Amino acid sequence: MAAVLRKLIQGRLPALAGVLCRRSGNEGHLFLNSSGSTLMQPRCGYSSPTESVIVEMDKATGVALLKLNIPPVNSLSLPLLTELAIVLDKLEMDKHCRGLILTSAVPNIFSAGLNLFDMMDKPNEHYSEFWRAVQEIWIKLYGSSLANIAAINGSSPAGGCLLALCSDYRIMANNPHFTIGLNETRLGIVAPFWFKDTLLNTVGKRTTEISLNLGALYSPTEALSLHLVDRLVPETQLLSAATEEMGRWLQVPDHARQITKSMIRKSTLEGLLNQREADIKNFVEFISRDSIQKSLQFYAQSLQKQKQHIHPPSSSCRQQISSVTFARSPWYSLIQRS
Ligand SMILES: CCCC/C=C\CC(=O)SCCNC(=O)CCNC(=O)[C@H](O)C(C)(C)COP(=O)(O)OP(=O)(O)OC[C@H]1O[C@@H](n2cnc3c(N)ncnc32)[C@H](O)[C@@H]1OP(=O)(O)O
Repeated sequence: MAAVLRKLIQGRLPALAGVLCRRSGNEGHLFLNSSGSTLMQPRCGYSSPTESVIVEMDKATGVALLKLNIPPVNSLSLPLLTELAIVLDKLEMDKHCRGLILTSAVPNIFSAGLNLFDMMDKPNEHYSEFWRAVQEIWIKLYGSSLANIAAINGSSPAGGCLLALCSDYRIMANNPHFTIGLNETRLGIVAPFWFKDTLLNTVGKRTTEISLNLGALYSPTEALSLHLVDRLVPETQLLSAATEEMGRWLQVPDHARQITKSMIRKSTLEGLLNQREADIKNFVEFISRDSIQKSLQFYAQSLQKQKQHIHPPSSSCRQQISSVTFARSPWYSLIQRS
């Protein structure tokens, strides 16, 4: 455990590192950040300038309710990811904050996942910046020291599902019209190894194999049966259920819960932390391919024009994404390795 703590403090797991420093007796206002330098602790007040991330802090309980607020579908664009990262950092550094409930302010949608337009028809520099921001959110959420509960009040495909998977506990509104899952293959793209690992850690190998290969999206009832979510409640009771559940998590002393969480998630986090640049390079190489761009364009157009729910690309589009494309992809070999 001493080695784990040392690594944390050396900045291998930035979010948890900051908290372990401040929670283990630092009563003042100085903490170590991930690079070991000191930071002033900010006081309350987290509203993002554009209100795309709404934060309601309950000072009495130390629980922050964070609502994604980018209609129509809370797609995870570069600006939203950037704002979210700032908010998460502030909450992480607030010594009064112990828990985070993540939900959506947009009716019927938790998050539609990564913004398709950030992955289409852009220069490689943009893809690179975008992917770094996606990585950053995963590192901050999956490595968060806060007790983190997802109150999933709508559909949650792909990157939206990943956000929920980063939580410690997932409660979903029991509406049969909502779906959740990592559906990347249906778009002709491949979920990176750390998406796969996050799913694997939650639902186990066999369910991961089936879900990821098929790009399956599940109803709330199916998701519960696979342990993709932990509990279903009627929509009207979602926030009260999340708040009540948070009470259970906050009964545990913070340091004990944080060290335990770190033990369980550390190796998965390190999987990405140890190769962030290579992962970005692989993403850029993959997403900028003509065949992948065509597939994404087709998918985005079908969403826009027909206003349909998830469906696979047409057979003509599928032909462009041959198995050879994937076999030669560094993403493929990354998945093979991990
Ligand atoms: C190697 C790469 C690895 C990448 C890893 C992760 C990838 C991802 O996360 S990719 C994103 C995958 N997301 C999806 O497949 C979800 C797509 N969206 C939907 O299925 C539906 O929109 C949804 C069920 C979320 C909501 O349905 P509706 O309420 O019926 O809304 P609409 O479908 O009418 O959509 C409204 C509006 O939003 C646009 N939209 C939807 N999703 C996205 C998105 N992910 N990014 C950008 N824009 C999105 C949709 O086109 C509509 O636009 P307009 O027609 O202009 O109104």
